[in-house]
Amino acid sequence: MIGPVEGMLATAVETAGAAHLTLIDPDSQGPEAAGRMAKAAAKGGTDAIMVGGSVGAAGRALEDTVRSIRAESGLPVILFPSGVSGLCSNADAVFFMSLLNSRSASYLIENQALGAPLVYKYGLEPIPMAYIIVEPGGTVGWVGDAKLIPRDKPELAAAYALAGKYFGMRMVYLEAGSGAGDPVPPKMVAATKRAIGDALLIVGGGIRSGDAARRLVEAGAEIIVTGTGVERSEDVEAFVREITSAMKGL
Ligand SMILES: CC(C)=CCC/C(C)=C/CC/C(C)=C/CC/C(C)=C/COP(=O)(O)OP(=O)(O)O
Ligand SMILES: O=P(O)(O)OC[C@@H](O)CO
Ligand SMILES: [Mg+2]
Repeated sequence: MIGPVEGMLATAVETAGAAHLTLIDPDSQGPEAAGRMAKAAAKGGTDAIMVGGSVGAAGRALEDTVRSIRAESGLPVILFPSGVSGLCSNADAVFFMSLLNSRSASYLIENQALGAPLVYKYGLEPIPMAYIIVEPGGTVGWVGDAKLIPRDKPELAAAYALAGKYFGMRMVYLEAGSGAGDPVPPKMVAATKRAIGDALLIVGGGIRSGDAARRLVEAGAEIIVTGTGVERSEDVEAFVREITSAMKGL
C-alpha cells in the first residue's frame, strides 16, 4: 500500500519531472545545525530530508536530529538506516531497503526482519526499496559488504534493479557511495530505468553540481540525493537551489 510520503514523492516527480532529497547524517553535526541545514534546503527546493549514516547514526542524537529537522523545515523525514539502530519513532517514513548486491545476510534480510516489528510499533511508513551499490561504493560499500557493480557493466545494475521490481519494490536506489569522485554513470542510469519501467529511480553519491544532476535526470533518474555537498556548503539554500533548478522541469 502506498503511504503519504511515497505518494508525495510520486506527485513531485509527476509535476516537476524529478524530485530532490537532502541527506543529513546525525553524526556530522548537532541537532540545531541539522535543523538549520534542513530549513535552508527546504528554501532551496528540496522535497524531503533523508536522515542516516553508515556509522553512528543512532539513539538520542538520531531522535533529536529528526525532531529538529521536522520542526525547522516542515518537510517529511525519511529514515535511511544502516541497520535496526537507525530506526526511531519520530520520523515520517523509512526507506525499507534490502542491499541487493550485499554478500551478507545481515544487509539482505536480517536487519529488516529485526526492524520490521519496530517499524510497525513506531507507525513509520515503510517505502520498499532496492538498494544497489556501484563502484567506488565508499564507506557504505564496505560496511554493507557489497559486491560492487563495475561502472562499465550497466546490464548488471539493470538486472539487480529488475529483480527488486519483481520482488515488489517500488523504488530502486543506485548508490555510488557518499563522497564518490564521480556519480553513477548516466549510461547505467539509463539502462536501469529502461529495465524497471514505472518503479522510481533514485540516484546518489558524488553529485555536487546542477550539471551533474541534470545529466542524471536526462538519463532517467527521478530522485536525486545529495549529502556531502549540502554538509560542506557555506550557503546551503544556494547550493540546493543550483541542483534543483537544473534538474526540475526539464
Ligand atoms: C530497513 C532496515 C531496518 C535496515 C536496512 C539495512 C541496510 C540494507 C543497510 C544498507 C547498508 C548500509 C550500511 C546503509 C547505510 C545507508 C547510509 C545512511 C549511507 C550514507 O551515509 P553517509 O553518512 O552519507 O555516508 P558516510 O557513512 O560515508 O558518512
Ligand atoms: O554524500 P553524497 O556524495 O552526496 O552521497 C549521498 C548519498 O548517495 C549517500 O548515501
Ligand atoms: Mg556520514
